[in-house]
Amino acid sequence: MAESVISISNANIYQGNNLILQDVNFKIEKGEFVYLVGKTGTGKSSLLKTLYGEIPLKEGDATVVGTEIRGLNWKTVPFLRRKLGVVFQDFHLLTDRNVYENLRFVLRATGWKEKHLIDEKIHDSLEKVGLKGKGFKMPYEMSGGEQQRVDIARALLNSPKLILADEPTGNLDPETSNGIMQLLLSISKDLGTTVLMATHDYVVINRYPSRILKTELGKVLDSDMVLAANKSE
Ligand SMILES: Nc1ncnc2c1ncn2[C@@H]1O[C@H](COP(=O)(O)OP(=O)(O)OP(=O)(O)O)[C@@H](O)[C@H]1O
Repeated sequence: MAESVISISNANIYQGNNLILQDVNFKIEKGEFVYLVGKTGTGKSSLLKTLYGEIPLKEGDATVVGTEIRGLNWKTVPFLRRKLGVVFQDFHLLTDRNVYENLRFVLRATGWKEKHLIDEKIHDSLEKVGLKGKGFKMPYEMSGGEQQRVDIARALLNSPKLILADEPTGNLDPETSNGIMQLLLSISKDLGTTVLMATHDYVVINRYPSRILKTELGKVLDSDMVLAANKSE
C-alpha cells in the first residue's frame, strides 16, 4: 500500500475564529508533486500553515510525515519541522548574514552541533540547488532566483520527505520561474521528496501538469477525484 506523506480528514481550517476551509479531505503519497491553486484569499496559505504547524488544527485529523498535527504545541512543532521543508514566496532569508550563516542558523536551531556535519549538509544542499561555493554571498548580492534557490537549499537541509512551497515562483520572471520549477520537479523525481506547492501561475501548471488541489468556496477540490468520478460515469 502507498505510504501517505499527508493525510487529512474531516478537517476545518481556521484563521483565528474565522472558518476558512471546511471538511478538508485528501491524501498525498510519497514522491507526488501536487499543486494547490485557488483565488487569492481562499485559504491556500492557511492550509499550508496548518500542515506545518503554524496554525493549530482544532477540528478534524491530519498526519504529516508521520506526525499527528492535532494537539501539536510549541514543544512538539520542532519535531515536525525537522521532517519537512518550507519554501516561501519572499524567501525569508536573514539579510544580516551570508548564505552559509543563513543555513547554519537553521541547522543549529534543529539540533545539529558538529561543525563538519553542518558544513557537509550546507555543501550538499547548495550543490543540489546549483549554488555550490556560494556560501559567502550576502542575500542582497544575489538575484531573486538565486535567493529562491537558497530558500530551497534551506528547506532541503534536513533531507525532508515533504516540501511545502507557498508561491515559490510568485516574485520571479518567467525564465527564472522555469528554473525554479525544474529544480522543484527534479527534487521530487530524483530525491523522492513529496512537494505541495501553492501557486497562481497557470503558465507553470500548463507546462508541468500534475495533480491539482483547489481552494474554492470554503472547500478543497481534488483533480484526482474529478478524474475518478469522470471515469466511473
Ligand atoms: N493572520 C491572519 N489573521 C486573520 N485572518 C487572516 C490572516 N491571514 C489570512 N487571513 C484571512 O484568511 C483568509 C485566507 O487567507 P490565505 O492567506 O490563506 O489565502 P490564500 O489563498 O493563501 O491567498 P493568497 O493567494 O492571496 O496568498 C483570507 O480571508 C484572509 O484575509
